[in-house]
Amino acid sequence: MSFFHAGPAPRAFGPRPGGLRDGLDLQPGMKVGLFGGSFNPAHDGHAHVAETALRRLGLDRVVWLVSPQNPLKDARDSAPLVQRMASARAAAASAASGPAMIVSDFETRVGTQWTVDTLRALTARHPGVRFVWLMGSDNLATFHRWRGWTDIMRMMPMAVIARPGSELDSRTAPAAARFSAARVPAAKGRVLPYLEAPAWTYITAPLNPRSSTALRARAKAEAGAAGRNA
Ligand SMILES: Nc1ncnc2c1ncn2[C@@H]1O[C@H](COP(=O)(O)OP(=O)(O)OP(=O)(O)O)[C@@H](O)[C@H]1O
Ligand SMILES: O=C(O)c1ccc[n+]([C@@H]2O[C@H](COP(=O)([O-])O)[C@@H](O)[C@H]2O)c1
Repeated sequence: MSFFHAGPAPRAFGPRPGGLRDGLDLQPGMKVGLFGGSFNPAHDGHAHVAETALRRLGLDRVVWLVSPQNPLKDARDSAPLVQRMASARAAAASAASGPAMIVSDFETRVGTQWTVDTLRALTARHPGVRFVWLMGSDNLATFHRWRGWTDIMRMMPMAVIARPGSELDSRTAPAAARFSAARVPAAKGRVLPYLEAPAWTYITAPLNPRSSTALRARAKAEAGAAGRNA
């Protein structure tokens, strides 16, 4: 089984008979955050993003979409999917709302790599689910380079969670400028899942400084030191 509920199913929605074979038990009317990432490895910054979005947007679930490979990143730096799935499961389980977190290899199952294709597949398979795309503010800076990014903006609402070092992007990023009229205040986050796209918000606080790059660098340095001391 390659999907994971970090705990017992949350209340409000029961099991649906004859669910689709994508490992996601989502039901019409649910408000669901889609949190794509490399998770190479996952860390408490990811749990912070998922938890913040869940609470501030009033979501029922957050699906952690473990990417087969970010098309804009070097594949040589990526740990195998199975390792990144395990890491995402541990981080999702550590979130205060662990039972509402789902870790999924949906993109590997359906064979999508570009987010626009993934979101098309998800919305087609789950009619009536109110999806919101979630990402950190560093990704807002480069969002205009993503394939079909304006289609993504028009497909579902989006919430951007501030990340240290890229907070200013909420004002200067080309995507933010292009869709400035569709921005809603973070204080109205709970209505975001009900809004017709394009609609997006920027959630500024609190901040979490963790990054996978820093964790990989630390692991490499520790392995080097262990090797020298052996
Ligand atoms: N500390 C954080 N605060 C806010 N958003 C974050 C944080 N860490 C990761 N994110 C967001 O989580 C998503 C997945 O990130 P990813 O798995 O690439 O982790 P990362 O730490 O950014 O990795 P890397 O350092 O390898 O680029 C992205 O949308 C990213 O912006
Ligand atoms: O589709 C694209 O053009 C695209 C370009 C860069 C990143 N993404 C997606 O953005 C999400 C975050 O990626 P990452 O590597 O920053 O964790 C993940 O789901 C990627 O597949 C998507």
